[in-house]
Amino acid sequence: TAEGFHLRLLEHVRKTVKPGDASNMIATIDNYCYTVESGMNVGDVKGKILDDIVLETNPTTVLELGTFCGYSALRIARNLPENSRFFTVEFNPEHAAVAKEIIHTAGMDDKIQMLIGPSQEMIPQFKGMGVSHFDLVFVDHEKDLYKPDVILLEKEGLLKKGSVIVADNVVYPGSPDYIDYVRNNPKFKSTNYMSELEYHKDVVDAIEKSIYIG
Ligand SMILES: Oc1cc(-c2ccc(F)cc2)cc2cccnc12
Ligand SMILES: [Mg+2]
Repeated sequence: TAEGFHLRLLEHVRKTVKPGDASNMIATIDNYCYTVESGMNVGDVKGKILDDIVLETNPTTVLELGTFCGYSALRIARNLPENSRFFTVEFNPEHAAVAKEIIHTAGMDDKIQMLIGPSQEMIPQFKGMGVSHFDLVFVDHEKDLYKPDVILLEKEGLLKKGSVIVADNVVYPGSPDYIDYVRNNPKFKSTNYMSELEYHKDVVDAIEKSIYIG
């Protein structure tokens, strides 16, 4: 994905989007990515799988690792019940700034709390913020951090029996150590959802859902 994508996307959004409408923002981002240049958003095809898992889980406390431009944050927040708590973590301040504006323009400020910093430093802070555990975690950041961050979530006591971990890109770019860890761990029950890389019909990718059984 090309350098500066997030800035060009933001310029396009500022010119074309209908404020206060999360679904219009999602469609606007997808249209830009199909017609102008693709970004590393989860996209509409894998996004539908994510939507279905969120709706099936009906979570009240949610964590996303890897905000990027806020696309999946909007997809998730759109499907959360009232008075749920949703935190999204982004380590890149330029991406976070774009996500903040996109989330604000979509009218979803009150549903999404963004934290800027490395996931390994952010995760130990949630207990102190009154989070007892997460019902759903969407993992979509640096592939090498999938496994250590899920291990850290468990160590911090932030997973409870029934907590659902949804991981993007388990085929492309791939996170082999995570897949090996979660599939061979008796504490998780995993399901693979074969799909395609966002905005690339011809490239295989997949989402992995892992339920923590403790
Ligand atoms: O969904 C994703 C896709 C890619 C990606 C990498 C190389 C490509 F040629 C195309 C896409 C990177 C990601 C990085 C972080 C979270 N998600 C990503
Ligand atoms: Mg991804």
